[in-house]
Amino acid sequence: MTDAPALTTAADTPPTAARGLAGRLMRNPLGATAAAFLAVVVLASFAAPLLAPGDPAAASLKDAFADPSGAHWLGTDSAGRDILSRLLYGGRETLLGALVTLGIGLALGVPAGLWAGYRGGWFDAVADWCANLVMALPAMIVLLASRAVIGPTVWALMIVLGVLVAPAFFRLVRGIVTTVRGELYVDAARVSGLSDTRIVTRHVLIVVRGPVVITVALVAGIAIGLQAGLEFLGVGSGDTPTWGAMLNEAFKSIERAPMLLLWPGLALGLTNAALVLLAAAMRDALEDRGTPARAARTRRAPAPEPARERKDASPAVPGQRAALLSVRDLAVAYATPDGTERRVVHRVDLDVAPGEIVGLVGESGSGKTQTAFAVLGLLPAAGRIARGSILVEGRELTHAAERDYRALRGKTLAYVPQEPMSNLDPAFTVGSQLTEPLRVVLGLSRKEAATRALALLREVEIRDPKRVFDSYPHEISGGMAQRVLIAGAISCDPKLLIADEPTTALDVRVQAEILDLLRRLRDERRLGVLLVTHNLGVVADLCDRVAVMQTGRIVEVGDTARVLHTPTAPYTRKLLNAVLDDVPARAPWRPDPARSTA
Ligand SMILES: Nc1ncnc2c1ncn2[C@@H]1O[C@H](COP(=O)(O)OP(=O)(O)OP(=O)(O)O)[C@@H](O)[C@H]1O
Repeated sequence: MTDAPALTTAADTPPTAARGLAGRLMRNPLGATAAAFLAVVVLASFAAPLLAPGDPAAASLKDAFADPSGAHWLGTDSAGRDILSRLLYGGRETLLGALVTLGIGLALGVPAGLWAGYRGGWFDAVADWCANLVMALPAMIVLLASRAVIGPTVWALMIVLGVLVAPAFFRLVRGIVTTVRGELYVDAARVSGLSDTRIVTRHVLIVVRGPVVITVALVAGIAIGLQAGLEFLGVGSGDTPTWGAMLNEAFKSIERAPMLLLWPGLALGLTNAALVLLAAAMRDALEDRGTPARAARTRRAPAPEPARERKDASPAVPGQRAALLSVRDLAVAYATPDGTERRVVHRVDLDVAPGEIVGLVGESGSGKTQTAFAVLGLLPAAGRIARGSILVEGRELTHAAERDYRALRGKTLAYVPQEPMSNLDPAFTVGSQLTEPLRVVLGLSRKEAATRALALLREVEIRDPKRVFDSYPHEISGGMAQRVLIAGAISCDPKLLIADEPTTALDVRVQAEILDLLRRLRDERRLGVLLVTHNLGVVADLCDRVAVMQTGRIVEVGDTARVLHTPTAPYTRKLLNAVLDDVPARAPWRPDPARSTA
């Protein structure tokens, strides 16, 4: 590697989110004002012992109801206590109370929402049931009842309130994670060998943190308001000044000194308004960035039936199972709402030898992707391998646990998906996404991973690897994104690459370049490739052998030239006849070294 990257610091830096969000927030006048006001309130409240002119509890009856003066800037209350001092100390208690509520709500709601949304299953069902139950409880009644049981301590009530607001965080996070977990880039991260914990902390948490921050601001306002309401009703002990307790005291003297209501009322009203404005400004700032589109997918279930050996198996060496990938008698089934199962893949046999490119062709819905996902261990939750055997390098995968798959993904199995853009996380730079599996799966240091990622970008013929490394997905073209995904797929030196329509989204020239790249990688690395496609031109161009699928079954398999020139299955003939133009399949494309890449 000659040109070592001067960009190791960029390699794993999360996107602009933290810095950029603050910047965008500050450019919004309302957001900036609200943030500045809240900063002043927080600082002044927590510096109360330094700033307060007097003891907030020091009563002096002779000074009762004193007007504002040099000694008491905001006057005194009915007991002659300094209002400014009580406001400052009261702010501290009020904000700490809100902090306790938020801490409890976040600690209970966010991890539970992350886990329930990402893994589903019994935990999701139980957690959702608990959240519904808590949300059905009337908060004020629960708080008043808690006061009767626990006693007049506001802290305990703030903890109870924390439990009551936790479902808001739970439902928010769970809802987002349920959609994010089906993102293609999350699948891509799994296929690259990352653990669930790593995927959740890196790819999922970043999506939920914006909405969570907004909800924090709103819930803080609610907590402050509820706490003040409780204090106003006299639920607190009255020992410590809080804004709510000040309102309560002021209300008792409303006829004598109505202005006493003004100060705690202003503090509460302005703080709550600032929190709401800040939440709105944060939402606007986050929406500036755009968030990814959603889909939905997860994984599989019970044990399959054993494979039945069949005479018409078609391995790379006839009669034998191929050394790299050998599928026998594979069936994939989906649960239906009426409790039965629908089989979408039936008794599929498929082999890929090392260094061999096998095409899996068929019209849309014929079961190509389901076959590929079964091999990758990526079937959705409702789908399962109903029977059969999948051997990868001689290892049976039909019973494999997620942990076993994790050990194979990246190093043995790799996947190049159809839509390059949806498979890159828009929140991270290309470099960050390429280096992550290298660090996690291969244990490289940040610098080594960056060096290797740059070499990979060069290997997939990206002319300006440094720029692409530092770019976000939206800053590169579709062809480049596909090259980046291929670079990611081969980054941990896999033996088998499953490419699902890798060129469909690309224009013809870039398509040809990508096919040539796959061919070169096969030649140089002895990579076995299973190419899922509906394009017979691509098959003719690239594949050594081809398997033709129709309605979930393989109807014909053989050398590409033989299948394309003398097809035996009527369906293959129909497919060939359906090719619109009568021109012969394109000859392998030869790149022009002088021309720029996609
Ligand atoms: N999540 C799912 N639940 C139920 N059935 C599904 C699901 N996903 C796919 N199928 C069914 O499986 C069958 C095969 O789909 P598959 O995606 O493998 O087709 P394909 O050949 O890859 O098509 P395409 O080229 O359009 O992607 C289809 O009949 C489809 O309706």
